[in-house]
Amino acid sequence: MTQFHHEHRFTMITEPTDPFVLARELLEQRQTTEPTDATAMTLATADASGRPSARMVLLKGIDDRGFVFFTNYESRKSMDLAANPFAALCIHWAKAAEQIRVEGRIERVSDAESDAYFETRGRGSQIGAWASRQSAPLPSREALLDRVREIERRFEGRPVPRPEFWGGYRVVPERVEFWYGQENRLHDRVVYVRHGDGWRVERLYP
Ligand SMILES: Cc1cc2nc3c(=O)[nH]c(=O)nc-3n(C[C@H](O)[C@H](O)[C@H](O)COP(=O)(O)O)c2cc1C
Repeated sequence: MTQFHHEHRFTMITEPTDPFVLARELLEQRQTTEPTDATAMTLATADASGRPSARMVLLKGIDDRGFVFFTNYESRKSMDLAANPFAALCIHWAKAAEQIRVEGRIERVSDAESDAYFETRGRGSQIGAWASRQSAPLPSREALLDRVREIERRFEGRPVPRPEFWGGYRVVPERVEFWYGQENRLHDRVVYVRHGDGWRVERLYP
């Protein structure tokens, strides 16, 4: 059943001054209350001609600059981002009836940051990252499994290094919207828009 947790926000005089603080706080709560993976989010990109495409990725961090996910730097999404370095994210927490929308410029995270995250992945996922030419045509399932076996042999008995073609992106937002479901579709929408060095906070009609 949908739960409306955020009645109190109507009466709050001030929201947190920073959308990252609020997003981290909500994510932490939702990781314990949502029955499904609370870090799953939609990533929308557009190609050079402006045509959009969207897919799910996992949110791996919210720092004071933006929202981080990891992927293959030669994938379709990465080709889009090379041609058009803007992206949108959409997170939906169904049980809590909440949505976060993030829009902004994209940048690659540092090699050190990608290395650090890659090291935390299971060996199978590390090998999978090497094996997948993400978004390229795959002639057969067997071809993929052959590559996995070949890569297992290549790194046998030693740690799997991060492939150069795999790493993180950070969406550095211009705009972050928090949507809280409310009775009778009178939802609460709180938007942070970048304003100089800080943020302007406003509400929108639902
Ligand atoms: C719940 C979920 C989480 C996913 N997380 C990631 C992810 O973190 N990184 C990634 O590259 N692909 C992830 N995928 C796969 C992507 O949705 C997509 O198939 C893949 O990245 C290729 O997209 P592209 O061809 O548009 O580049 C995930 C899929 C699902 C359903």
